[in-house]
Amino acid sequence: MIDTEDKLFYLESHFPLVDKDALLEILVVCDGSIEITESMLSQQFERVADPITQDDIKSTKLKEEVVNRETTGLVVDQSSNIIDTDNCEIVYGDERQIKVEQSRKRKSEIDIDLVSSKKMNANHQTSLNKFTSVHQSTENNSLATKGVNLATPTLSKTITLHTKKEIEEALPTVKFIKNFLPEDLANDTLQELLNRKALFRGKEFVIAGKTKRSSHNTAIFYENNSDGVGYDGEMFGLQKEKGQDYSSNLKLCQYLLEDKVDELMKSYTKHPYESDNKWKANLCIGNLFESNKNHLDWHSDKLTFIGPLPLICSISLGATRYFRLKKLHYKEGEVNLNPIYNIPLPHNTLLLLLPGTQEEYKHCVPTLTDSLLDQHPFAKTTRINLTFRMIRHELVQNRPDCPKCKKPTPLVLRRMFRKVASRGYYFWGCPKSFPNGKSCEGFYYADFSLLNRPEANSTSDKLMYCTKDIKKASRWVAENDDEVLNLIKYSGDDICNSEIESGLKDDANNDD
Ligand SMILES: O=C(O)CCC(=O)C(=O)O
Ligand SMILES: [Fe+2]
Repeated sequence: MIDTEDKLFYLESHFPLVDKDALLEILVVCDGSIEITESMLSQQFERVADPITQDDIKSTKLKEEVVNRETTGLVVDQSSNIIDTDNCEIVYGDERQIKVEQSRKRKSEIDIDLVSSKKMNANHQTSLNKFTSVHQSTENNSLATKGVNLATPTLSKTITLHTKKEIEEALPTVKFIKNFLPEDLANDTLQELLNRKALFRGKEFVIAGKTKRSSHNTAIFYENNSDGVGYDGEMFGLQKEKGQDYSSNLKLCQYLLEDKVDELMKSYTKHPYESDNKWKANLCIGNLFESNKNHLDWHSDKLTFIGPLPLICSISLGATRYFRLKKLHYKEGEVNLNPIYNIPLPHNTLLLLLPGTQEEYKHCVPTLTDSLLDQHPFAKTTRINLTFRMIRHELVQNRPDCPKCKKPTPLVLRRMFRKVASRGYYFWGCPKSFPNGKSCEGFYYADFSLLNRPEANSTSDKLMYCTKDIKKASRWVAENDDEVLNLIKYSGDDICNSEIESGLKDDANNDD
């Protein structure tokens, strides 16, 4: 399966001057077809033959632009809009943004990130910042005929949060704890994992006939690898990767985290979709960033194995890197109120991503400039991140197959967020995509009314958490999501099914 992140990775490397959000929106307009997106973009932008390397940059016009940005951090387009250079190209990516931030040194630590808020196809929100800088009349070109409007950019912000107070005030579903592990355990775990670097593998995917590799490497660890779940690296694109049992250091991390979560849960009321059981750190995904050039793209963590409203504990070891969070949706025209939050994560920091974080936010680890990277005494530029999660066995055992595919194809649990009318509904979508880039349309709405029933652990009823009836579908709406709450308040049950179905289609075609 090629997911959206992979498609974007490919498109970004061939169209480095086009903003990633814009690429995503065009991909949506093109129904997820990489071929159509590529041919459309090629009509307007120079296509870089292969993923950009420093040598490629030397030989293209891009060099000029990069040098320009290196010195000023900003580019001014013909219409005098400031064009932020964030995400401009895959090699330098977010590093430029950080440079911009550094050079501005604003008291408020707020810097400007240009994002265009656009209308496409009547309903799509799009952000097309680089388009304005790379010229083009919007008349009579194929993007325009697709409904893509390239004018009038608006501003959004990047806000760097340093202290616990700043972080937890801005992000109510995030907890930040410095020096979480005893110092020796943090250092020993880091050293152990550095010694076992070979366990960390790149995610590989084939796109347009070429094998690509993710920028950072991943390893999977389990509390008990032989628990019969048959859980593998499928969700991470690490085919046939069975993972390792926890080492004694990882077990100690697990116990400390479980105690911490236990303590936290005393003052917390669980939602019925969360597990009744005590939180268990029975799965750990390790991420290795050897240098400041390794990054992890925007994503929300997949829910298939960890269920709705998961709690994830993320421990950072080694070099300090930025972790970014951004809301998945914003009110039309209010992109400027949807900032990107930048959180520096020094060695031995614990970030707790509470229930709702995966549903409402996406996150990433951007590339960095050398000057901003706080090296670790012995890991130097290397950062290892450990994200501890709880596998929900009842979901794994009763995971549905696609009702459309002939060959049994396990579905993937996701939540709709793009359209207000459908936001919050969970659904099981088919991960299969066809050579033309279109996704299989097989799906069920998720019905969690039987979640947490003890019998679910010992059965394998593939329809246990499925329904085709929207009235039975499970939905979770954030308590501060006024758009959805108002719609429910004023239209009640009158929201027509066709709107929800259209929302589903929109979300199902985009698995970022
Ligand atoms: O490295 C990090 O801090 C984030 C890792 C992450 O997002 C993931 O494993 O899904
Ligand atoms: Fe993640």
